[in-house]
Amino acid sequence: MPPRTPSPSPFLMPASPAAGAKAMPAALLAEKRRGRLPACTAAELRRRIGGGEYLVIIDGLVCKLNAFVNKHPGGPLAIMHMVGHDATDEVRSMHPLDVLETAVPRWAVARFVADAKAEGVMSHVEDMDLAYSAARSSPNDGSSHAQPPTTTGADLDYPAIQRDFRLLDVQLRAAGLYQCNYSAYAFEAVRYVALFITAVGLLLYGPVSAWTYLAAGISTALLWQQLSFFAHDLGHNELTGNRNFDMVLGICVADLLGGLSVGWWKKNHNTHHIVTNDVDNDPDIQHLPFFAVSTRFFESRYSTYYRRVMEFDAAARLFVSVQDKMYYIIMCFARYNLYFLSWNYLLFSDFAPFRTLEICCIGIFFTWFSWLLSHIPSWPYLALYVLVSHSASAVLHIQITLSHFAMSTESPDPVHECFAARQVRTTMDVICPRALDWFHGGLQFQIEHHLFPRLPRHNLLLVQPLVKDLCRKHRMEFKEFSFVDGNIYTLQWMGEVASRVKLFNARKEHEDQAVAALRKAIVEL
Ligand code: HEM
Repeated sequence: MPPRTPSPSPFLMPASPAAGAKAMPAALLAEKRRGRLPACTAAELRRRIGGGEYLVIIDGLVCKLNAFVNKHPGGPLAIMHMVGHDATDEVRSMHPLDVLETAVPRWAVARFVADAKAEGVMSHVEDMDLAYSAARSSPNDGSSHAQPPTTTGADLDYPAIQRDFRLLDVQLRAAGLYQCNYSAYAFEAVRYVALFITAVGLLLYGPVSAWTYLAAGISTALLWQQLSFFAHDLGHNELTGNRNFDMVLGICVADLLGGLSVGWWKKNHNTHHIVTNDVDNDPDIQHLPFFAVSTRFFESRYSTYYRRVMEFDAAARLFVSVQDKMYYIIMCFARYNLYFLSWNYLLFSDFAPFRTLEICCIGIFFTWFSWLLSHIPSWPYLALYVLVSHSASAVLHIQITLSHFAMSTESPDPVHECFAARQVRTTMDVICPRALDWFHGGLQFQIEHHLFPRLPRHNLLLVQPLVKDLCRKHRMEFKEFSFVDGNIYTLQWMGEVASRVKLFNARKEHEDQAVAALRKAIVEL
């Protein structure tokens, strides 16, 4: 069969006459460059990657990113995960269109031509010994590792899913759904201000009673929860599409008003979007010693994000064996850990683009928050307020983890599985009455958000039926639960993993005894 050049992706096609008029010159430029570039087959790609080149396929172009990886505004890790992969959809999901049309072609060194063997292949390096990308999407190897139940089979038509998903994205752009609905944010702003005034008003002017500090604590937790949703939108540049503007606003919201680093969160969260629910690579499911959402964590695996082995040691075995019982209690303390992670990132991370501004803003947060606390007249009331405001923040952490903890962590076909299928497999939605949309802050449309991360939050509701159609058409299970059922489902899954610790312990004890016996026998000899 002759080599096949992939057809231009629909991203380069004009979505509407008006959009086309703007997009065409860049698209034509890219096409022209594409024609001039030498061809690169899958075998050649692997050979060059083996020789140390960071090659990523984006929209049919082979981009060599060795000189760019450390200057990449999204950080080096995002690129490293994609070496040897067709990253067209990941890149589309994370960048404004002009990056795809103008910046990406600048790094192209070849045109990718797939032979019959490499047709429909997403990862060309699964069996290569690379630090990052090869580890991506742990395969479901049919071993004894437990997986949450799913009705999605392994025989999906990934190229067809990819085609329809890309078409859907073009339609959403044409329909103007990537435009932010600013009036929706006006309502959000009223809520933030009301919660702020309630919390501060109660602390400064409320009667001195336990009820006052309880109410102030709950208002503060609600304020932080709502601001986190806003910071999440800003982190994805959903507000203006301008990364620097949205980032600085995000710092004012998260760092100045919440004391947490939005830069830390973005680094963590962007990685999570690229390698969702991957045991070795996704920091959002790497919570040892407290939680393990897959029995694969029992193997003390290496985290490419934290750059250390996640030891499944005695403490981990103890916590994980009761993780379903401890889930809510541990969540009550999660916010303290986020302060630590923020400072750890700001002081030690090699990739912290707004380090100085963030340190100043978090410093200001701790100053004004301490000033506020100084108005609480006694230690017991102060402890009550701090405890309630931080423990009630558990709701946010539960909302965040609910979307992924009980979802698949192993791909049925890591070589061919496309971006859209992976996001649907690893993510779930939460069903809620429309009147409670504000309470879930967009997290209830998590599947839609993972498919289209830059799509403004208030438009996700409109996209949900289209995504459901896509899933129905391609027999992908669209998982959605009410908040209560989602909690039950997650706890059941965590309980299932917890129950496996006993088996693990028994096997380990047996192995330890066998090793001890062998040692003794050797000594006696
Ligand atoms: C030729 C290749 C690439 C180029 C030229 C490029 C360029 C850029 C640029 C210009 C930005 C800033 C975008 C903005 O202003 O909003 C950015 C951000 C980003 N890129 Fe890339 N990129 C490339 C490859 C990749 C790859 C392979 C990934 C992995 C999926 C990736 C993930 C990201 C992420 C996560 C961000 C951060 C987005 C944000 O701040 O919200 N990029 N990239």
